[in-house]
Amino acid sequence: MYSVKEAFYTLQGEGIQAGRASVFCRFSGCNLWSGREQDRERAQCRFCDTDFVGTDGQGGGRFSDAASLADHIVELWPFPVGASGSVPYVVFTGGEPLLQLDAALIDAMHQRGFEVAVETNGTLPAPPGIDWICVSPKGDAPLAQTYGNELKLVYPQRDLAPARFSGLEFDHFLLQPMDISHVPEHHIPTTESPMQATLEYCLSNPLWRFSLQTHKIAGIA
Ligand SMILES: C[S@@+](CC[C@H](N)C(=O)[O-])C[C@H]1O[C@@H](n2cnc3c(N)ncnc32)[C@H](O)[C@@H]1O
Ligand SMILES: Nc1nc2[nH]cc(C(=O)O)c2c(=O)[nH]1
Ligand code: SF4
Ligand SMILES: [Mg+2]
Repeated sequence: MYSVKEAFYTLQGEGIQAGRASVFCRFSGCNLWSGREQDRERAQCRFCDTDFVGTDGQGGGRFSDAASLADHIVELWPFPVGASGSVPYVVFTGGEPLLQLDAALIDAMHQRGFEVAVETNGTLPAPPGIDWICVSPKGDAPLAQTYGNELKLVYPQRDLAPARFSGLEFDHFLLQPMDISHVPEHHIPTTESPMQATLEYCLSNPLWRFSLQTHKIAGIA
Protein backbone atom coordinates (compact mmCIF):
# COMPACT_ATOMS: atom_id res chain seq x y z
CA MET A 1 0.00 0.00 0.00
CA TYR A 2 1.31 3.44 -0.95
CA SER A 3 -0.07 6.67 0.56
CA VAL A 4 0.21 9.67 -1.74
CA LYS A 5 -0.60 13.21 -0.65
CA GLU A 6 -0.75 14.60 -4.19
CA ALA A 7 0.45 13.86 -7.70
CA PHE A 8 0.59 16.36 -10.56
CA TYR A 9 2.35 17.41 -13.74
CA THR A 10 4.69 20.42 -13.44
CA LEU A 11 8.25 21.56 -14.08
CA GLN A 12 11.01 20.45 -11.74
CA GLY A 13 11.69 23.73 -9.97
CA GLU A 14 14.94 22.96 -8.17
CA GLY A 15 18.45 21.68 -8.68
CA ILE A 16 20.34 20.64 -11.79
CA GLN A 17 17.18 19.28 -13.45
CA ALA A 18 15.28 22.57 -12.95
CA GLY A 19 12.98 23.29 -15.88
CA ARG A 20 12.36 19.64 -16.80
CA ALA A 21 8.75 18.54 -17.33
CA SER A 22 7.94 16.05 -14.56
CA VAL A 23 5.19 14.22 -12.80
CA PHE A 24 5.57 14.88 -9.08
CA CYS A 25 4.41 12.12 -6.77
CA ARG A 26 4.36 13.42 -3.20
CA PHE A 27 4.17 10.59 -0.66
CA SER A 28 2.46 11.18 2.67
CA GLY A 29 4.46 11.24 5.90
CA CYS A 30 8.00 12.07 7.00
CA ASN A 31 10.42 10.67 9.57
CA LEU A 32 11.72 14.13 10.59
CA TRP A 33 8.42 15.94 11.26
CA SER A 34 4.82 14.88 11.91
CA GLY A 35 3.63 17.61 9.56
CA ARG A 36 1.52 19.23 12.32
CA GLU A 37 2.30 22.89 13.00
CA GLN A 38 2.14 22.33 16.79
CA ASP A 39 5.03 19.83 16.46
CA ARG A 40 7.27 21.97 14.25
CA GLU A 41 9.22 23.40 17.20
CA ARG A 42 10.25 19.93 18.41
CA ALA A 43 10.83 18.38 15.01
CA GLN A 44 14.22 17.34 13.64
CA CYS A 45 13.44 19.34 10.49
CA ARG A 46 11.79 22.67 11.28
CA PHE A 47 11.74 24.69 8.08
CA CYS A 48 9.66 22.43 5.84
CA ASP A 49 7.64 24.27 3.19
CA THR A 50 5.29 21.37 2.40
CA ASP A 51 1.98 19.85 3.47
CA PHE A 52 2.46 16.09 3.28
CA VAL A 53 -0.25 14.96 5.74
CA GLY A 54 -3.00 12.66 4.49
CA THR A 55 -3.96 11.67 0.97
CA ASP A 56 -6.45 14.42 0.16
CA GLY A 57 -4.43 16.53 -2.30
CA GLN A 58 -4.85 16.83 -6.06
CA GLY A 59 -4.15 13.40 -7.58
CA GLY A 60 -3.55 11.89 -4.13
CA GLY A 61 -4.92 8.67 -2.69
CA ARG A 62 -4.08 5.21 -1.44
CA PHE A 63 -2.77 2.71 -3.95
CA SER A 64 -2.82 -0.99 -3.16
CA ASP A 65 0.13 -1.99 -5.35
CA ALA A 66 2.95 -0.68 -7.53
CA ALA A 67 1.09 -1.23 -10.79
CA SER A 68 -1.90 0.88 -9.78
CA LEU A 69 0.25 3.81 -8.61
CA ALA A 70 2.46 3.54 -11.71
CA ASP A 71 -0.62 3.58 -13.98
CA HIS A 72 -1.90 6.66 -12.14
CA ILE A 73 1.44 8.44 -12.70
CA VAL A 74 1.45 7.51 -16.40
CA GLU A 75 -2.01 9.06 -16.74
CA LEU A 76 -0.66 12.36 -15.39
CA TRP A 77 2.02 12.52 -18.13
CA PRO A 78 0.10 14.48 -20.75
CA PHE A 79 1.51 12.75 -23.82
CA PRO A 80 1.52 9.22 -25.14
CA VAL A 81 4.73 7.80 -23.64
CA GLY A 82 7.46 8.03 -26.28
CA ALA A 83 5.69 10.82 -28.19
CA SER A 84 6.86 14.01 -26.48
CA GLY A 85 10.39 13.93 -27.85
CA SER A 86 11.90 13.45 -24.40
CA VAL A 87 11.88 10.77 -21.75
CA PRO A 88 8.95 10.94 -19.32
CA TYR A 89 10.15 11.78 -15.83
CA VAL A 90 8.68 11.13 -12.39
CA VAL A 91 9.98 12.81 -9.23
CA PHE A 92 9.15 10.97 -6.02
CA THR A 93 9.11 13.37 -3.10
CA GLY A 94 7.13 13.94 0.06
CA GLY A 95 7.22 13.94 2.93
CA GLU A 96 10.04 11.44 2.89
CA PRO A 97 9.72 9.23 -0.20
CA LEU A 98 12.21 6.57 0.92
CA LEU A 99 9.72 5.50 3.60
CA GLN A 100 7.62 4.10 0.72
CA LEU A 101 9.48 4.02 -2.60
CA ASP A 102 10.57 0.44 -3.30
CA ALA A 103 12.00 -1.72 -6.09
CA ALA A 104 8.55 -2.79 -7.27
CA LEU A 105 7.47 0.81 -7.93
CA ILE A 106 10.81 1.78 -9.53
CA ASP A 107 10.57 -1.27 -11.82
CA ALA A 108 6.95 -0.49 -12.67
CA MET A 109 7.92 3.06 -13.72
CA HIS A 110 10.85 1.81 -15.81
CA GLN A 111 8.58 -0.72 -17.51
CA ARG A 112 6.32 2.18 -18.44
CA GLY A 113 9.21 4.12 -20.01
CA PHE A 114 9.86 6.64 -17.21
CA GLU A 115 13.07 7.89 -15.69
CA VAL A 116 12.83 7.93 -11.91
CA ALA A 117 14.07 10.70 -9.63
CA VAL A 118 13.87 11.07 -5.88
CA GLU A 119 14.10 14.01 -3.47
CA THR A 120 15.19 12.65 -0.10
CA ASN A 121 16.45 13.89 3.24
CA GLY A 122 19.12 11.15 3.05
CA THR A 123 18.35 9.47 6.37
CA LEU A 124 17.31 6.21 4.70
CA PRO A 125 19.24 4.28 2.04
CA ALA A 126 17.83 4.51 -1.49
CA PRO A 127 16.77 1.28 -3.17
CA PRO A 128 18.76 0.42 -6.31
CA GLY A 129 17.69 1.54 -9.77
CA ILE A 130 16.81 5.22 -9.20
CA ASP A 131 18.03 7.35 -12.12
CA TRP A 132 18.46 10.66 -10.27
CA ILE A 133 19.07 10.89 -6.53
CA CYS A 134 18.85 14.29 -4.85
CA VAL A 135 19.86 14.28 -1.18
CA SER A 136 19.01 17.27 1.01
CA PRO A 137 20.53 16.82 4.50
CA LYS A 138 18.68 18.12 7.54
CA GLY A 139 20.22 19.44 10.79
CA ASP A 140 21.80 16.66 12.80
CA ALA A 141 19.78 13.84 11.25
CA PRO A 142 22.43 11.20 10.39
CA LEU A 143 23.02 10.68 6.69
CA ALA A 144 22.51 7.12 5.40
CA GLN A 145 22.54 7.95 1.69
CA THR A 146 26.03 9.34 1.10
CA TYR A 147 26.19 9.21 -2.70
CA GLY A 148 23.97 10.34 -5.53
CA ASN A 149 23.60 12.79 -8.39
CA GLU A 150 23.12 16.01 -6.46
CA LEU A 151 23.42 17.14 -2.88
CA LYS A 152 21.11 20.11 -2.37
CA LEU A 153 21.54 21.77 0.98
CA VAL A 154 18.97 24.27 2.24
CA TYR A 155 20.99 27.18 3.58
CA PRO A 156 21.71 28.41 6.14
CA GLN A 157 21.01 25.77 8.79
CA ARG A 158 22.33 26.21 12.31
CA ASP A 159 25.54 24.20 12.93
CA LEU A 160 25.46 22.72 9.43
CA ALA A 161 28.43 23.91 7.43
CA PRO A 162 28.27 22.89 3.74
CA ALA A 163 31.92 21.79 3.95
CA ARG A 164 30.77 18.81 6.02
CA PHE A 165 29.33 17.31 2.81
CA SER A 166 31.77 18.40 0.13
CA GLY A 167 33.80 15.15 0.25
CA LEU A 168 30.80 12.91 -0.41
CA GLU A 169 30.18 11.12 -3.71
CA PHE A 170 27.86 13.49 -5.53
CA ASP A 171 28.17 14.90 -9.03
CA HIS A 172 26.75 18.30 -8.07
CA PHE A 173 26.64 20.37 -4.89
CA LEU A 174 23.91 22.98 -4.57
CA LEU A 175 22.90 25.50 -1.95
CA GLN A 176 19.26 26.54 -1.86
CA PRO A 177 18.20 29.62 0.11
CA MET A 178 15.83 28.70 2.92
CA ASP A 179 12.30 29.94 2.27
CA ILE A 180 11.52 31.42 5.68
CA SER A 181 8.04 32.71 4.89
CA HIS A 182 6.46 30.06 7.16
CA VAL A 183 9.32 29.57 9.66
CA PRO A 184 8.95 31.02 13.19
CA GLU A 185 11.41 33.88 13.67
CA HIS A 186 13.44 32.24 16.45
CA HIS A 187 14.34 29.35 14.14
CA ILE A 188 15.88 31.60 11.54
CA PRO A 189 19.62 31.13 12.05
CA THR A 190 20.80 34.44 10.65
CA THR A 191 19.96 38.12 10.55
CA GLU A 192 21.21 38.23 6.97
CA SER A 193 18.61 37.03 4.43
CA PRO A 194 19.05 33.39 3.37
CA MET A 195 19.27 34.60 -0.23
CA GLN A 196 22.17 36.93 0.59
CA ALA A 197 23.96 34.34 2.75
CA THR A 198 23.63 31.72 0.00
CA LEU A 199 24.90 34.06 -2.71
CA GLU A 200 27.91 34.95 -0.59
CA TYR A 201 28.72 31.30 0.17
CA CYS A 202 28.57 30.28 -3.50
CA LEU A 203 30.70 33.23 -4.57
CA SER A 204 33.33 32.26 -1.98
CA ASN A 205 33.09 28.47 -2.53
CA PRO A 206 32.74 27.68 -6.24
CA LEU A 207 32.14 23.96 -5.64
CA TRP A 208 28.64 25.02 -4.62
CA ARG A 209 26.02 26.14 -7.12
CA PHE A 210 23.13 28.43 -6.34
CA SER A 211 19.69 26.70 -6.55
CA LEU A 212 16.53 28.78 -6.58
CA GLN A 213 13.05 27.36 -6.08
CA THR A 214 12.04 28.52 -9.55
CA HIS A 215 8.49 27.14 -9.36
CA LYS A 216 7.74 29.60 -6.55
CA ILE A 217 9.01 32.48 -8.70
CA ALA A 218 6.94 31.23 -11.63
CA GLY A 219 3.86 30.77 -9.44
CA ILE A 220 3.35 27.09 -10.26
CA ALA A 221 3.20 24.02 -8.02
C1 LIG B 1 9.64 19.05 1.06
S1 LIG B 1 11.13 18.20 0.75
C2 LIG B 1 10.60 16.52 0.50
C3 LIG B 1 11.72 15.55 0.24
C4 LIG B 1 12.59 15.15 1.42
N1 LIG B 1 11.85 14.95 2.62
C5 LIG B 1 13.68 16.16 1.64
O1 LIG B 1 13.63 16.87 2.65
O2 LIG B 1 14.57 16.24 0.79
C6 LIG B 1 11.59 18.71 -0.92
C7 LIG B 1 12.73 19.69 -1.04
O3 LIG B 1 12.33 20.94 -0.51
C8 LIG B 1 13.39 21.45 0.26
N2 LIG B 1 12.82 22.40 1.22
C9 LIG B 1 11.95 22.12 2.22
N3 LIG B 1 11.63 23.22 2.91
C10 LIG B 1 12.32 24.24 2.34
C11 LIG B 1 12.42 25.64 2.60
N4 LIG B 1 11.76 26.20 3.62
N5 LIG B 1 13.22 26.39 1.81
C12 LIG B 1 13.91 25.82 0.78
N6 LIG B 1 13.86 24.51 0.48
C13 LIG B 1 13.07 23.72 1.24
C14 LIG B 1 13.97 20.21 0.89
O4 LIG B 1 15.25 20.42 1.42
C15 LIG B 1 13.97 19.27 -0.27
O5 LIG B 1 15.12 19.46 -1.07
N1 LIG C 1 7.89 22.46 -9.16
C1 LIG C 1 8.38 21.89 -8.06
N2 LIG C 1 9.66 21.48 -8.05
C2 LIG C 1 10.11 20.84 -6.92
N3 LIG C 1 11.33 20.29 -6.73
C3 LIG C 1 11.34 19.68 -5.52
C4 LIG C 1 10.10 19.85 -4.92
C5 LIG C 1 9.68 19.11 -3.72
O1 LIG C 1 8.82 19.56 -2.99
O2 LIG C 1 10.24 18.02 -3.53
C6 LIG C 1 9.31 20.60 -5.81
C7 LIG C 1 7.98 21.11 -5.81
O3 LIG C 1 7.21 21.04 -4.83
N4 LIG C 1 7.55 21.72 -6.96
S1 SF4 D 1 12.65 16.09 5.76
FE1 SF4 D 1 11.73 16.96 3.89
S2 SF4 D 1 9.51 16.52 4.04
FE2 SF4 D 1 10.42 16.05 6.03
S3 SF4 D 1 10.01 17.88 7.20
FE3 SF4 D 1 12.06 18.14 6.28
S4 SF4 D 1 11.79 19.16 4.28
FE4 SF4 D 1 9.77 18.45 5.00
MG1 LIG E 1 8.36 21.63 -2.79
